[in-house]
Amino acid sequence: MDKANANGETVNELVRAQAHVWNHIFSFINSMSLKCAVDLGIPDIIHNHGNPMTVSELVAALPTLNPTKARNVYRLMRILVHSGFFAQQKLSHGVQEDGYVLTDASRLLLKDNPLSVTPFLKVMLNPIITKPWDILGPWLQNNDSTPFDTAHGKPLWDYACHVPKLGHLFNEGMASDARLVGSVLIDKCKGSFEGLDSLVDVGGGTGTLAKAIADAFPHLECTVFDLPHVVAGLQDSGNLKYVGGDMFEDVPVADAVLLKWILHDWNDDECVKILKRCKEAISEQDKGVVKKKKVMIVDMVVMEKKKVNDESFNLMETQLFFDMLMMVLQTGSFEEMRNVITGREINNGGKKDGARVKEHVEVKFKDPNLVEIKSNNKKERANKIVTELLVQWSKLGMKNATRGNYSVLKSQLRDFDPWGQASDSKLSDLFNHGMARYAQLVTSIFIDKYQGAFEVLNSSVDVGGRTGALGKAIADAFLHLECSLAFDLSRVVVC
Ligand SMILES: C[S@@+](CC[C@H](N)C(=O)[O-])C[C@H]1O[C@@H](n2cnc3c(N)ncnc32)[C@H](O)[C@@H]1O
Repeated sequence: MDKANANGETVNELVRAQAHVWNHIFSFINSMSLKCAVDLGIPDIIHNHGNPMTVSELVAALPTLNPTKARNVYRLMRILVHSGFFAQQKLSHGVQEDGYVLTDASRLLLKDNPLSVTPFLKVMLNPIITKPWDILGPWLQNNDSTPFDTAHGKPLWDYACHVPKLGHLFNEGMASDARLVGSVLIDKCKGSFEGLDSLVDVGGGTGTLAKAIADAFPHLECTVFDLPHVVAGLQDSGNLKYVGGDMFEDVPVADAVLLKWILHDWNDDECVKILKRCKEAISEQDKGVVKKKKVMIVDMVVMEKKKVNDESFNLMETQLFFDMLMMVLQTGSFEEMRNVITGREINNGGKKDGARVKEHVEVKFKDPNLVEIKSNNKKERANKIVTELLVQWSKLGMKNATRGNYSVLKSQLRDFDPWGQASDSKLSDLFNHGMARYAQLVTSIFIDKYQGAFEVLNSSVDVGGRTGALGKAIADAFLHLECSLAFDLSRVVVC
């Protein structure tokens, strides 16, 4: 049995705890390795190969690869096999070597897959979007409305308007999700479109979802409504048209308003204002004809905390990731969004969300209908928590809604090269400190397990021992040993 240390932890527990911490420290390696594979087109290369593809075949198929880097392709593929993006299969002709094949997850990254999530990956892992994650802590202590504001000096949608590259990436990313949701929505919620003559997709981006609905229901007049720069130049066709505007000011009149991935972006007051405009849009009288009007909300919600099995744990993680994403990019949250709909009150760090919404909104739902769409089809499940909240509106009165003010502050971020340690003394200190903490942990295990190995030695040197934490612990434990505490680069040992 393992001996416990002073805190009562056994070596196994310590190592497991350390691996847990490390795996979280290095989670970004999963994202960045995946991005690299997508940037190099690896999923498509393997797909086009048709058979399990050996690493040398893969290397040969990467035309821009520097030959001196070829052996690193295996390392990249090894982690992506581990994370479930590729699998290895025996080659059919009886050769020992395995070949790479796609998995369900990497099939969703193929360029020509109509449900490809590659555009979403490209925008979410773009440095413009990842930069604000680095300043969560400072943002929690300042007055900025979002970390995105702090990093880039303006809210996301304003920034996307001024930086067309981001706007384009964002629209593509949203469109890829809209394709996936559209296929589910049209299939599972056909009945929701019955009895309608017109529909407006508010914040509908470049119209992917509305187009799918317009094609599936040719009798329906569909309008894509988004900011003017988003719909600029997009051509109306058949029963689909584009209108530019501001949903805080006015929403085009229709029998139904669709809000997909909109409300979670905005805080309570902002949601109230959007919903008020939606209410006005569906309240227009139809010359005496009584029609069922509705607002359809497609969004993700954070469910109650449950860890029943691995799948529910993964779902929960996806929900929490998206919730954090909203915190970083936007002013809203999935909980607030849910509260706007249900009027539920929760105490969110001292702020009663539901109560604040109720103050402004009187919402009565004739038939509030929360439909969770689950499917055994893995492709559909990739969008694990598509939830449709289909709401029949009977009465909605709102007052006093004000749009939140954005404080626009300059980015205080300083870019630095993480490997430029020699010239950056702050980073160098951090690095040495991290290594020393690691050395303390290893030391306790090392000295305990390998005592015998040191007893027969007279001297030792810890090569690359940085600031000497491990060497010092060894010297303390084995007094007979002449220890050179650490042999390292002079700029390191000088500390
Ligand atoms: C998260 S995206 C969702 C896009 C689309 N509904 C989908 O799910 O694929 C939010 C959309 O809201 C649009 N938007 C932001 N502010 C808006 C405003 N004031 N009026 C109209 N649309 C707006 C953005 O341009 C963007 O297309």
